[in-house]
Amino acid sequence: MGLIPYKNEEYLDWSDEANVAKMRAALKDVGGRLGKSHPAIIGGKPIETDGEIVSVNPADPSQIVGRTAAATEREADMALDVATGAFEHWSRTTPESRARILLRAAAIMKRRRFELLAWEVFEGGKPWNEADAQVAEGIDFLEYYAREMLRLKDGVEIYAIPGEESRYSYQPMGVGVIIAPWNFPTAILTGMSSAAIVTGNTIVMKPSEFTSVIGAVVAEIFEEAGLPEGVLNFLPGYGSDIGDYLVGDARTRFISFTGSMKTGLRINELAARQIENQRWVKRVIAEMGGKDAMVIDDSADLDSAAADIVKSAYGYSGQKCSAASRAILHADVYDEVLGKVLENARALKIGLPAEEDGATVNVGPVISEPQFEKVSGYVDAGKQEGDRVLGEDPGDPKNGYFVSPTIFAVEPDAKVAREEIFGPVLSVIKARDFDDALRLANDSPYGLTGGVYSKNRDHLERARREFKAGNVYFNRGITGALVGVQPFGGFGMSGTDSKAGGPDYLPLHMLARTVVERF
Ligand SMILES: NC(=O)c1ccc[n+]([C@@H]2O[C@H](COP(=O)([O-])OP(=O)(O)OC[C@H]3O[C@@H](n4cnc5c(N)ncnc54)[C@H](O)[C@@H]3O)[C@@H](O)[C@H]2O)c1
Ligand SMILES: N[C@@H](CCC=O)C(=O)O
Repeated sequence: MGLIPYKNEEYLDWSDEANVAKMRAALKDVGGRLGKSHPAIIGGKPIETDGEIVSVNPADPSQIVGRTAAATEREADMALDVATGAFEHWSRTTPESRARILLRAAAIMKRRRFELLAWEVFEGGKPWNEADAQVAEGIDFLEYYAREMLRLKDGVEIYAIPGEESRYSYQPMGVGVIIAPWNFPTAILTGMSSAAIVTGNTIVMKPSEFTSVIGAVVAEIFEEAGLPEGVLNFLPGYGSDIGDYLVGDARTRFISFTGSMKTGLRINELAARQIENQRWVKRVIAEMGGKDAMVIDDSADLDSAAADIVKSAYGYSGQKCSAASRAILHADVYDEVLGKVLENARALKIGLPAEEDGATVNVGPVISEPQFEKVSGYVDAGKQEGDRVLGEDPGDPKNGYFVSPTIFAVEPDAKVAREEIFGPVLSVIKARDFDDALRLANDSPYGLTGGVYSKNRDHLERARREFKAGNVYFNRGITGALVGVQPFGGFGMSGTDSKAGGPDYLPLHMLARTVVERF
């Protein structure tokens, strides 16, 4: 297949008035379509359920973004059945034809880009630049995995012994259950689903209950791209209602999960249990949480370090698994860096992303009332544990789930410095020296992202070897991994290190087969 080389989708330039005008038009258009109902789609057919999920705008919870079906075990059973049937033909389609569907889906996403951004703003509460980066990432996943499948379609080279031919190739696995989080509702859902589909599997796609409307839009795009009925079965529902059923069922061949450590570990445990009629060891791909640290040593460019700490800590209100939630500062530069961090953080504009001037908003709401309560609880805990140097008590959630950027100066063993908060809360910790800083950074069960700001070559080389994280960044921010450029996934309790957007990702969705013939 002749294709141009892979290249990341460029981000939109919000200083360009034409883009701002298109975004305002998209917000108006999507704003006029809020409140609609979206059924589950199983085998290409709309399926209504008894219950429903009501999705609201986190910046204005009185505004209903949409309603979706809330699947029960009955619909989960239907979806697994249909996916099992569809696997028979889909697994026999050519890799080229499957790749073409991803390329078409990417083209549709490009054409519908501003509309997708508007859904992200309404349902996810995302500032425009965050929404844009995320939709661009969704497009990248489609373009990248299409090419990756073409790279792997004939297998990979291995050695042979004289007189024999050895072949090592990949084949589809079966029915995959895709379970996604709400924080990257277009990118991660698209990425996990497209990887499973392009490798010849059929899927039951369960979006987060907080972003099910975006899930419906993603499902619609795959349908529009020509994916045959039954290959992708869209099953919105609560994890507590259908999660265990989908994971535990004997028809499920693999589970691709992104979300919290708690849910990921439960899935891993349940998937490992053998039940009647089960004919395989289920494979679990699980990407989970983080408590990511940025270390700043005494040789660093302190202005850049402070700016990148703030960007990494407060982008999408800190609701990224990659977010900087710990800044570990060398004692000699502690006061100066903290001062600069405060200056940058105070300049952030908190606001309503769906407004006309949304392009200028840096920090929007957190996603939901439960998340608001959780983050507020950590703010209370932080006040007991340390010194709150920035931030106010959260207001009334009825007015939107807003939590202002918050900084605690704390000891490393404080709860706020150890547990994943997933909100705009940064813990600042003083380290004696670089050794101490690296030790503190590694002192976490998680190991997702991490960063070091330094001009000291020895420090950078040491961190290159010893920083215990799947994605380590030097002298830059620690969020926003680019597909194909910064494959993403964590160590430790951050997951199975699947490295989404990297060369090892697609094989996780296939069975590798060795065939040898003696002549
Ligand atoms: N490592 C990564 O790449 C990555 C990326 C994004 C988010 N995350 C993590 O995700 C978390 C935030 O997302 P969240 O709040 O949606 O996580 P979550 O674990 O609460 O939910 C994730 C998904 O799991 C489903 N679920 C809930 N209970 C289930 C069960 N028993 N069985 C099966 N599925 C179940 C939910 O409905 C949802 O679709 C954070 O911890 C964040 O760090 C990690
Ligand atoms: N891959 C994203 C994070 C995804 C999780 O929230 C990043 O690199 O910032």
